[in-house]
Amino acid sequence: MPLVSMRELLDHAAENGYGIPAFNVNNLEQVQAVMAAADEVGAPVILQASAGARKYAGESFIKHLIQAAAEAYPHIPLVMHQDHGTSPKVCEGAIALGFGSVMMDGSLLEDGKTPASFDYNVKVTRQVVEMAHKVGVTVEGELGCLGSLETGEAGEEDGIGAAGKLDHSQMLTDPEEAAEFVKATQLDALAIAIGTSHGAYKFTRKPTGDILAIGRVKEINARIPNTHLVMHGSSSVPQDLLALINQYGGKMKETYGVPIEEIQQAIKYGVRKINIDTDIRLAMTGAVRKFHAENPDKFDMREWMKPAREAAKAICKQRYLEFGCEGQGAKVKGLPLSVMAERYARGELAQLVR
Ligand SMILES: O=C(CO)COP(=O)(O)O
Ligand SMILES: O=C[C@H](O)COP(=O)(O)O
Ligand SMILES: [Zn+2]
Ligand SMILES: [Zn+2]
Repeated sequence: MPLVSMRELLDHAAENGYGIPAFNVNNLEQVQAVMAAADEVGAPVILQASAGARKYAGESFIKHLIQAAAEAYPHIPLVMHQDHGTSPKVCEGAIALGFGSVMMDGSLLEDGKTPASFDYNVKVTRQVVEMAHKVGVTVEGELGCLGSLETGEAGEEDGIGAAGKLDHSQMLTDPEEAAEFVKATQLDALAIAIGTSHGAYKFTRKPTGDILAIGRVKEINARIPNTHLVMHGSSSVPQDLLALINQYGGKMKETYGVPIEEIQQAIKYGVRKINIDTDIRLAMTGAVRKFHAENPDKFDMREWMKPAREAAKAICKQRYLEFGCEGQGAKVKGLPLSVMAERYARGELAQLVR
């Protein structure tokens, strides 16, 4: 199957009440891990590449790694999504490269750090929607800034995120604004801010409603019922992976991620795409540390990458099962983007705003 539309996948998830983890990938082993996991459980796949990934691997490598995944697993509906585009130009470049889905993150200015105004966000997102829908490409936007409701720190730990302190209103997406935003932009998917943040250090304790506002999802969904909601910063940061890393010489501080039960609740309230990068990083790091500690004489990269790939696969498989993806891949038609372009043009995919 050629690369498919993210809108089609998310529509299917909404109709059938499940959520799809979107995994960040940077290299061959991560792509292989996600695909092998999806294949074992029959899940549809969203592989996403950040600007950081495109820089790390090189654009042609990222593109061809993902295309190789489509070729190796022709029966799996696969989306190639650009994560956190910081300008319409970046999104245009990704579309030219063959991405079937792009995120225009207009919650921040082009530096990826400074919180932007609502009007700026509408302007750049609208611009990307116009360019993308013409060719059947899906658009994700973001309203509200990811950040810790505990500390007010926006946390640009991995290079994407506001710098410095934010107030609570900037870190919680307002349902009224979300409705206005969707009406003005007609985007397909909306990333919302509810207290999650990128990276491993999200919460200093297991989060409760005051620092992780899952209830917001329901309120937002009530206003924009067919816009797919996206949770960024949604790694669960498993305690056993932290313990494994530290057992083998790591020095990770105490930290908590987004509990799986909270994500499952959010899926009931309309979240369809759940972004996960950190959990794969933790799984691979733990496996590599353990391997090297136990095999100090080994130096063949294939030997230590193998357990890392296995560990990544295990966590991906677990998330597919937890979010309800099992067996759903085969039910997705996998429409060509040209057909999606016609559907957008006919107004079939217009967003409802209440
Ligand atoms: O949101 C993400 C990528 O856009 C990744 O989030 P994590 O850092 O929680 O894995
Ligand atoms: O957007 C956040 C992802 O975790 C990507 O991180 P990155 O910019 O380090 O590739
Ligand atoms: Zn953002
Ligand atoms: Zn993100």
